[in-house]
Amino acid sequence: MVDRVKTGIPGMDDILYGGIPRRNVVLLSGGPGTGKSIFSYQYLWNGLREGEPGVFVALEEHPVQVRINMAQFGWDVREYERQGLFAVVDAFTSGIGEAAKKERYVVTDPEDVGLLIDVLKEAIRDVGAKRVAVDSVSTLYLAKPVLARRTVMLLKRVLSGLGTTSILVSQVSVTERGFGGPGVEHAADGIIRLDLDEVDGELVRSLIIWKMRGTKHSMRRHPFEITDKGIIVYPDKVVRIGRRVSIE
Ligand SMILES: Nc1ncnc2c1ncn2[C@@H]1O[C@H](COP(=O)(O)OP(=O)(O)OP(=O)(O)O)[C@@H](O)[C@H]1O
Repeated sequence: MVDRVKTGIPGMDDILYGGIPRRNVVLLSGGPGTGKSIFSYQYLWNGLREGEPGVFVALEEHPVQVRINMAQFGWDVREYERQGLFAVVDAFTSGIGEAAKKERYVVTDPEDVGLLIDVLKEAIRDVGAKRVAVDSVSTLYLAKPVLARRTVMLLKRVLSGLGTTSILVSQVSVTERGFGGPGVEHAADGIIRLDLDEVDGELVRSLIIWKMRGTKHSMRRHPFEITDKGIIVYPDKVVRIGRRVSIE
């Protein structure tokens, strides 16, 4: 029996044949606006509801904004933070500004991956995290692509070593077919790709599990929606993207 972590995202665990194998480090890749942040929030929130503490590493947005974004879906993490079951690692502000002074886990130099890992380790230990999301890991090596694999391997060792099951958000450009570069793609235990395609003047959302070590998974491209309650995946439907899109 594979020990799995349920994402709790409707439909997602069906196509994962039960959930993400525990300790896997999953690359969640996709272009702009495809739903990567929302997927990460929902994954962490569902963990909290299941008694699994979590850590969110904010590299792209102010921690205050992260809490607001989550609350918009009804996922208010503040009470869990007060109880020491959830933490936001601030790798965004460098400690600058009044709001940043209230943050507990601040990476004073987000360019310094070693420092980020030290703060992340502390947060994971403090809350007893079982789930971690890093949004986004691309930010860590955008200026230094040669360090991409090394950075992801470092993170993987820490995240998996401390027993967490993690999501690393990977940003790719609209036209890019890959998931974030060869070094990163091979290092990750799993790859889930979110897509947004314009077909006949309409944007269609779909996702595909490209790989997931330790389990069988759906090999199909499934449609999904983003609603006021978060993401819903349709395991029984398939999207074919060619000259025409069809959802069957
Ligand atoms: N309440 C909502 N209902 C429906 N769709 C929503 C809602 N809130 C946000 N969205 C959609 O989600 C998108 C943003 O998702 P998200 O922030 O997760 O994207 P992302 O993949 O992280 O993007 P980026 O890499 O640009 O940060 C918006 O562009 C919008 O289309």
